[in-house]
Amino acid sequence: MAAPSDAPPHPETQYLDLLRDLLERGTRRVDRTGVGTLALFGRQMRFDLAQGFPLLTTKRIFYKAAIHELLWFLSGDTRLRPLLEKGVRIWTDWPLARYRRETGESIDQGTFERRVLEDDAFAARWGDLGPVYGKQWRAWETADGRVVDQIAQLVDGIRGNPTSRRLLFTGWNVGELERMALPPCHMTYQYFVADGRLSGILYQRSADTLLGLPWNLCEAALLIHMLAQQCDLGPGELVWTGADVHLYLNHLDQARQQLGREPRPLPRLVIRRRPDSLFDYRFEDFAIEGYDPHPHIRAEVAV
Ligand SMILES: Nc1nc(=O)c2c([nH]1)NC[C@@H]1CN(c3ccc(C(=O)N[C@@H](CCC(=O)O)C(=O)O)cc3)CN21
Ligand SMILES: O=c1ccn([C@H]2C[C@H](O)[C@@H](COP(=O)(O)O)O2)c(=O)[nH]1
Repeated sequence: MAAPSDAPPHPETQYLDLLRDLLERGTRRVDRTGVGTLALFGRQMRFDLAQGFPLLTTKRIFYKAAIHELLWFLSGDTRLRPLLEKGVRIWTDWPLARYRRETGESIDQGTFERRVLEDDAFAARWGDLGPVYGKQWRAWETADGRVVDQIAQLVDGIRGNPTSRRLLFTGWNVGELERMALPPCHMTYQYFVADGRLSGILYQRSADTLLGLPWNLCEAALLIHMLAQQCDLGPGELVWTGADVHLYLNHLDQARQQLGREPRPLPRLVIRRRPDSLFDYRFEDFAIEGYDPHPHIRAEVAV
C-alpha cells in the first residue's frame, strides 16, 4: 500500500489498475486468435487533457507511429503502402496472413512489405485492408448512393451546433464488415462541448490492453486536440469505454513487469501550427514534449 496522500492519483494509475484487475480477476477465454485471454467486460477510464497528454510512461509507446496511423485514418486511405512508407508496420500481419492462406507461400514479413512498396500490381491485389476505418470515417456509402464524410460533418456539427447530442462517428458499417481485414475495434467516437472545452468518448468493443489500448488512448486524445483546435475550443476530457477488455495469455509477464514501475509525469502535446482544416495536418505539426518513459516492453501481437 502506498502512503496516504492528498495528491491526486496519477492518471496512468487507472491503466495499471486495469492491468492488475485483469491479472487477478480476468475470466480465462478462448479467443479468435487461439492465443487465449484474461478478460473483463465493461471498463471506463477518464483523462483530463489539461493535466497532460495520456501517453503511458510505464513503458515507451512509439507515439510517432500512432500519429502516422491517425493521419492515415483521417486521410481516408485503407492501403498498407502509405503506412509502410512511414515505417509503420503494425498492420502488415493481417494482409500477410491472408496472402499466406490464399497462396500457400511462406513469404516472410520483410519480403511481403517490400513487394507492397515496390510492385503496384501486388499492392493492389494484396496490400489493401478493405473498407476499414479510413473508408468509413471519410466515405461511408449509403444505400441511396450518397457518400458521407462523417469527420467533415462532425467538424461542422461541433462548430455550428455544439449542444447537439449527435456529434459522433462510427466505423461499424454492418454491411461491409466481412470485407474488412478486421472489423473496427475503436468503433465509435462521440463529442461534447461545455465551458469552451471539447470532450470525447471512445467506445472500444474489443481492447488488447497491453498492445493496442495505449495506442488507442494516444490517438483518441490527439484527435480531441485537433478537433478542439479547429473549432476554437480547449481540450476537455478523454473518456475511454471498453467492452471486451482483455490481456492475451502471452502478455502476462509483460503486464507484471509494467506493474512494477512507477508512472512519471505525463508529457505535453504541442500543435505547432493551425492548419486550414482537420485534413491538412502533417506529422511535423505535432510535438510531444517532456516524454521520459520507462523502457519499451516487447510483446507479440495476436493475429
Ligand atoms: N491482437 C491485436 N491487437 C491490436 O492491438 C491490434 C490488432 N490485433 N489488430 C489491428 C491493430 C493493429 N494494432 C497494433 C498492432 C501491433 C502493435 C505492436 O506490436 N506494438 C508494439 C511495437 C510496435 C512497433 O514495433 O512499432 C508496441 O510495443 O506498441 C500495436 C498495435 C492495433 N490493432
Ligand atoms: O485499435 C485496435 C485494434 C485492435 N485491437 C485488438 C483487440 C483484439 O485483441 C484484436 C481484434 O480482435 P477481434 O477478434 O476482432 O476483437 O485487436 C485493439 O486493441 N485496438
